[in-house]
Amino acid sequence: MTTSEFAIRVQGLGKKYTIGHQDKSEGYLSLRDSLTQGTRQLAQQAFNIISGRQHAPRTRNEDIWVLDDVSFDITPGEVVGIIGKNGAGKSTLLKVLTRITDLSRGRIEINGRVASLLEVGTGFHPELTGRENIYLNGSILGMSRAEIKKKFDTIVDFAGVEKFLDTPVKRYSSGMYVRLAFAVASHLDPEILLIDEVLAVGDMEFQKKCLGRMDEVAKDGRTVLFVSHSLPMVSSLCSSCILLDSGRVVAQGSTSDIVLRYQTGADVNSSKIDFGNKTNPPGDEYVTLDSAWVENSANAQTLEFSIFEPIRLCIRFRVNKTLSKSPLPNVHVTDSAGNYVFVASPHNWNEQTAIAPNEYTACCVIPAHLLNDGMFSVGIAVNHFQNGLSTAFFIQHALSFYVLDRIEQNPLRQESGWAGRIPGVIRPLLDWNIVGGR
Ligand SMILES: Nc1ncnc2c1ncn2[C@@H]1O[C@H](COP(=O)(O)OP(=O)(O)OP(=O)(O)O)[C@@H](O)[C@H]1O
Repeated sequence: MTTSEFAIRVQGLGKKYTIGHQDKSEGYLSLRDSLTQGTRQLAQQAFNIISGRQHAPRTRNEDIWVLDDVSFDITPGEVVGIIGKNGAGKSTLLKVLTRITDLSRGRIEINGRVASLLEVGTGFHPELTGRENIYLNGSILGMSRAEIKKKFDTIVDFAGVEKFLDTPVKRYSSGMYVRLAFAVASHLDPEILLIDEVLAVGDMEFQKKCLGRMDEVAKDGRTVLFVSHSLPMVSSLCSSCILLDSGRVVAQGSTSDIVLRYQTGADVNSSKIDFGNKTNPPGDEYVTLDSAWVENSANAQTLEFSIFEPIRLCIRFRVNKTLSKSPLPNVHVTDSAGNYVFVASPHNWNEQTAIAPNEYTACCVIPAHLLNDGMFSVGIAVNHFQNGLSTAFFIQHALSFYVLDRIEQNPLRQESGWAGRIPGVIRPLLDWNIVGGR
């Protein structure tokens, strides 16, 4: 990639903390920390940090690599989620990208003006009023006074702090503070927006508003990096994800693949999920999942289907102990907006047949000309009846596929000259009977 082809390039990034030596960044408290803890706890934490007690149980002068050989490229306009367990290094990565914390090794290149929402005390000056802080932030981002003025009312409106505009922000409640911080970071035309979990704080309405605003920022072609533990938020907002574990990038790719891998530990690409070599596959003592996939009528795994093609969904599962009745595989198909399109299980299923331990593969076919074009996701499950009705496993959004309406393959659409999308979740071929003169 040439310089202008990426917004952020990180190469071999390492961040080392030497426990026992105060890092200069330790004086900062994250906005999330400050919001999720009471004032007393916060004061205690600040005291611990200042007095060096925060990591007291660790050996003095022990080196800990909290980010290790992290490399990735982010293209302009990408909205990327950073996910991973507690302590994986997500917040540290954002701090290093914003230079709040120094890196110990590697290279970072950033093309574009960055606004971030990470830290109390960065960007906002506590003694200045809300109004003054909006102008200060705008000028830090390189905007003229006139440009900031144009955005001013929208920011104040979004944050809902009209009455407190001339109050120093140190007097703001944490809710007001975060509302103003988010409004400023997301409205002052940053080219790159870095956001750490703050949206998890605050009421549902504010979260929804923030998500909406982040979506607008993304649609505007800005680059967004979003650290979060909320997988639904990441799924609804981010097109791709980076999964961190113990300071290393363990996977990077489409959000659905990475979120699923994080949740299940499986090797995933969207058209196949495979637990064949895993020690703890989903399931119970009777039935466990081996793999599941989407294939075409030539038995080739694929993500893309023409509207004219049937789609085969397959689940391979292992029966570990004899079952007195046959287990019941089922698929749950949802569209890209999350609407259930259908749930299907075998209608010719005979529950009375005993099933011996073995591997079984259940496939069903979605006929051609049923689904409209679009992206669909498939949940997979197997139920059995050993102790009443039990679900051995159910993995929502395990697989996905696209149905494409290729106009060049559709003579009717070519003739009609209509190239736009035909609305609807399904597009069945119905039998028509047209009679005249009735
Ligand atoms: N100033 C510091 N000194 C020493 N260790 C630190 C410091 N800041 C963070 N760490 C350690 O670095 C590791 C990564 O922390 P970080 O906050 O980046 O993780 P995270 O993925 O954001 O976690 P969480 O989801 O819990 O916020 C943790 O083990 C943490 O204890």
